[in-house]
Amino acid sequence: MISVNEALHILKENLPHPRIVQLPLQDAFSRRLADDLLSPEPSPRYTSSAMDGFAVRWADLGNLEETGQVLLKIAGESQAGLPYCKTVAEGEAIRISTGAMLPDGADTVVRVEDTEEVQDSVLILRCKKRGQDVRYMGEEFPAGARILHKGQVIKARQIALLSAVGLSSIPVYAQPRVSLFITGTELAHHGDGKIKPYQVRDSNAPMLQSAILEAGAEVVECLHVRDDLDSTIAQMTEALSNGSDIILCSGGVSVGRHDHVKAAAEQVGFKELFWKIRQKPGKPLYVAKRDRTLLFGLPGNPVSAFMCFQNFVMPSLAALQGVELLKTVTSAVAEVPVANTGKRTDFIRVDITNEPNAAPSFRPIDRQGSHMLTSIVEADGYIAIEPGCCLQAGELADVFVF
Ligand SMILES: Nc1nc2c(c(=O)[nH]1)N[C@H]1C(S)=C(S)[C@@H](COP(=O)(O)OP(=O)(O)OC[C@H]3O[C@@H](n4cnc5c(N)ncnc54)[C@H](O)[C@@H]3O)O[C@H]1N2
Ligand code: MOO
Repeated sequence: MISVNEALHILKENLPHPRIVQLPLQDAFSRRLADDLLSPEPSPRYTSSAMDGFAVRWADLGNLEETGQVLLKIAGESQAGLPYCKTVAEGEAIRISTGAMLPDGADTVVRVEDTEEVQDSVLILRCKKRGQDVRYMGEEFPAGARILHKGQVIKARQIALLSAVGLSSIPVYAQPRVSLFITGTELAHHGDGKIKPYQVRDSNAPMLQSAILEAGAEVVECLHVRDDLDSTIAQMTEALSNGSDIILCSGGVSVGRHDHVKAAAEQVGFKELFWKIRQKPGKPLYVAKRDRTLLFGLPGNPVSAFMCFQNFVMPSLAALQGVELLKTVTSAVAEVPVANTGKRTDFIRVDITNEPNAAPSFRPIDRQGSHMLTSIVEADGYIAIEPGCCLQAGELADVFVF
C-alpha cells in the first residue's frame, strides 16, 4: 500500500493536459480563461457626454463667474446613436444626451439643470471647468490593454466587459467530461418507493453527479452495472466510446469475488497507476489510465467514495481546468483527545464550533463508519491524523473544510 502523498504524486504526474476550446461568449459562462485577453478597442470607444445637457466650447463661456450667463445658439443635437456630424462653431451649443458622442469642436458639457432655453438659444448659467462631464475615449484603458488574465473565471461581470469590447469568442479550458459508472447488483434507484429488504438505494450516483457539477465538470452519462465481469467489460467499453476525460466508477474495487472494476478496466486497456492507499476511509481506491482517459475506481462505501472524490478527483478536475485546487483550511482547537491507533492516515470528520471571542474548536462526529453518511453530513470538514499520532484536547489542528 502507498501513502496518500505518494498516491497524489503519481496522480499529478499522470494528469492529462487540459483541453482548450474557443467558445462563443455566452457558452463560456463559468469556464476559466486559457489565455490573457487583450482588448481590441479602447474604452470608452469614443469621447462622449456623461450628462444630458449641452456640448459647448469652453472658450465661448468667457468669464462666466463674473458675467453670470452666456447666450449660445442651439445649432443641433447629438443623441446616443445619432451623432451631430458637423463641427461646433464659435457661439454655438449642441443639445447632447448621456452617452452621445461629443461633437468636434466642443470640449465641455453643461448639464441641462445649469441652463435655460430662450427660443432657439440657450443661456449657460453655470459651468465649473473645461472638460466638465466629458467621458474621454480610452480613459478606462487603451486598445491592446490586458483586460482579463489566464485562469480567471468567466462570470456575468467578465461577460459584460468582453461584450463591451467586442470579444465574442474566447479561449477557455474545456469542461472536463466525466462518465459515471455505478456498480452493484444490490442497488435500487432512490426514487423506487418499495424496495426489497436486501436492496440498497444508490446514493453514490446522485452524490457524484452533484459533486462533478460543483467541480465545474460535465456528466456525459451515468451507467449502472450489475456485479458481473462480462457486463462490466461491455459497459466499460461503451463508457470509453464517449470521449470522456474521466471514468468515475463506484464500488467493486475491493477484493471480493464480485468486485470486477479492476479486471474490466485492465481488460479494456487501462494500466494501473495505483491501487490501495494507507488511508481511512477509502483504502481500495484504484486509479488507472488509458491514453488520455483517467479511471477512478472509488470504493462503494458512500463515505469512502465522497472522501476519495474530495482528495483525488476534485484536484484532478481542477487541474483539467488549468488550476491547482487549494483546500480551504481553518485552524481549530481539539475539544477532546483524538488518536489514530491504526495503520492508515485517518480522515476524521469533525464538527466545528464558532463562539464569539474564542478560537474555533472541533470535535469528531460520533459515528465515523464509511457506510454512515451522517458522518459527512453533520461534519464541517475533516482532520488528517497519521498512524500513532494523538491530538491532545486544547491542541490546534488544521481542519479541511468541505
Ligand atoms: N476482505 C476485505 N474486504 C474488504 C476490504 C478489504 O481490504 N478486505 N476493504 C473494505 C473497504 S475499506 C472498503 S471501502 C470496501 C470497498 O468495497 P468496494 O469498492 O468493492 O465496494 P462494494 O463492495 O461494491 O460496496 C461496498 C458497500 O457500499 C455500498 N454501496 C456500493 N455502491 C453504492 C451506491 N452506489 N450507493 C450506496 N451504497 C453503495 C454497498 O452496498 C456495500 O455496502 O470493501 C471493504 N471490504
Ligand atoms: O476504506 Mo474503507 O473506506 O475503510 O471503508
